[in-house]
Amino acid sequence: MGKLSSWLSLSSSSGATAEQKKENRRSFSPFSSSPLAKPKLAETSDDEAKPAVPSSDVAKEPTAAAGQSPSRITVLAQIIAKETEKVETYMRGNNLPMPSFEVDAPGDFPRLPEEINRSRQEIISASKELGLLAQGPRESIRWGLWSFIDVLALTILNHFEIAKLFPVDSTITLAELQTKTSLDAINLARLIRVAITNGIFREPSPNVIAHTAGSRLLAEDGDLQAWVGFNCEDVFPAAGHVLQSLKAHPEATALMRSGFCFAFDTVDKEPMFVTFGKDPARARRMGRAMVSLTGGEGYEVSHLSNVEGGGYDFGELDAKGGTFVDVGGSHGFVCVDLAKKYKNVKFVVQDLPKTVESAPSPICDDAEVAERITLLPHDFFTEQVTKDADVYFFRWIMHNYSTPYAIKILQNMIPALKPGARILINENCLQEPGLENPWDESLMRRMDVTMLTLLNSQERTEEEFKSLFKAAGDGFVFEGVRRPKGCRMSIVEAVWQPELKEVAAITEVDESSAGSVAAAAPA
Ligand SMILES: C[S@@+](CC[C@H](N)C(=O)[O-])C[C@H]1O[C@@H](n2cnc3c(N)ncnc32)[C@H](O)[C@@H]1O
Repeated sequence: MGKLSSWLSLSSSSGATAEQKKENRRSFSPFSSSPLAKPKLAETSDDEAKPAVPSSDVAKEPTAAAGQSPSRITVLAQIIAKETEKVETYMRGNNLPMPSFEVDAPGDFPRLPEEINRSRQEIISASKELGLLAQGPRESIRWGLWSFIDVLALTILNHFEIAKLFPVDSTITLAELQTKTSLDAINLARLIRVAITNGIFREPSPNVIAHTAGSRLLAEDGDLQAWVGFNCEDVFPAAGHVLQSLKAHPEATALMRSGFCFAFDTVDKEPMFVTFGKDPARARRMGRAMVSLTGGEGYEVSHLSNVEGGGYDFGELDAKGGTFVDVGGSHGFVCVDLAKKYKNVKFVVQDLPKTVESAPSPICDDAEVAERITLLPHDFFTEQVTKDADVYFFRWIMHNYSTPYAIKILQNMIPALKPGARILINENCLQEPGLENPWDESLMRRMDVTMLTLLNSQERTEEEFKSLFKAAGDGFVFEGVRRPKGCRMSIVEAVWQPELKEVAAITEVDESSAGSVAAAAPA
């Protein structure tokens, strides 16, 4: 990371004026987008039956109060009952274990057919809405925000590895558990009892603790433990400093002025990735946290090339024995996955020197696959070193950077690009509010704010991706966005066609906003 080019150390106050910077943010903001889609959570009064979930027709059922339409809470309860029955029928019919808190319950739902998975989504969304309505607005605000206390309990329990201190199939008294940790008796008990309210551990009799499926995972799943550690010990303190960072630097574009930098005393000194680079244990934890995320529902690598499911077709690349470069590709797990499927493609995985050094060698057990994958140290804030490749792939990279940085990354590609070279960006692509199912919407919106917290960066809409390419150079022709079925991540595609200066596909971009972005981007 020492090679990070000098402009990375530019503070947000260098170059552009404060007004330009604000404009730069705004030009990529939802404020410039089309009218909002209707949100799915009810905005109407209680007795207007407005379905949260499109496919349900239960609202038509009569209610106890004859002649009146059912209230929203009744509609939601009916949705939950109806969709739960569908899920249960499917699970029982296929001899699948029913969801449970029992210690031996599966950690994940099995893969479900699309229709049954939709039912499951409806249960999740309707239960949340019903819970909020049943609490009422004042109570739900008053106590809903105390979810940070849940995070605090998990932070301490996970850090001290309490779940690992007794076998998953046994119980332990609080007194004995306390002898195995440096936490004192009162703090151990009070934190465990908060976790119990969230299904993590249980207390089958007074002062006796047993595992649940959730606490078992905290004992056995190292990647999940890393996910919890990264979020609780890195993201959570950073979140607590976003207010401070936004008060000092409202434009929120500088990598070194994020909540993370305020939390860890690195303002104007170094960005988060450099901080992690100096602390191998913390970097490893983040790496494993990303493995946990990637293995999670809707983020699986297999979606990328699942052509039948709407993924990308690399058949042509394979047919011509082309080259695929995974920029910021970590230890190359995406390339390993693709190389198993596409036998003629050559792969280059680029990352910072320390990441490349720590990659497994060979990269995988299959010698034929490993032979076609080259790991290369490269800093994407410098000019691209692998020239004339066919595909340059960025997975979870652009969302780490605010607009001026993201433009610079794309511009660094230009000297290496041959006509027809493709840029693929694989990450979230935000839709208009209310178009995702509420669970995915909530995950993506929270991921967006997490990016603000850590790196003053953001998730983007299709228009915002399009504008990025437009601002990076006229030769980028935006090809669109695809989203494989069942996947939360999208595939954003542009092709390098330097001879086409005036391209219809990019003329819709708001010229004034693109111009202001270009002006604010580092030279
Ligand atoms: C969020 S991770 C994404 C990793 C991988 N693409 C994936 O999908 O899991 C960001 C990656 O970018 C790498 N990175 C950060 N700054 C970089 C830079 N300036 N040049 C190259 N790689 C960088 C990190 O080391 C890390 O592997």
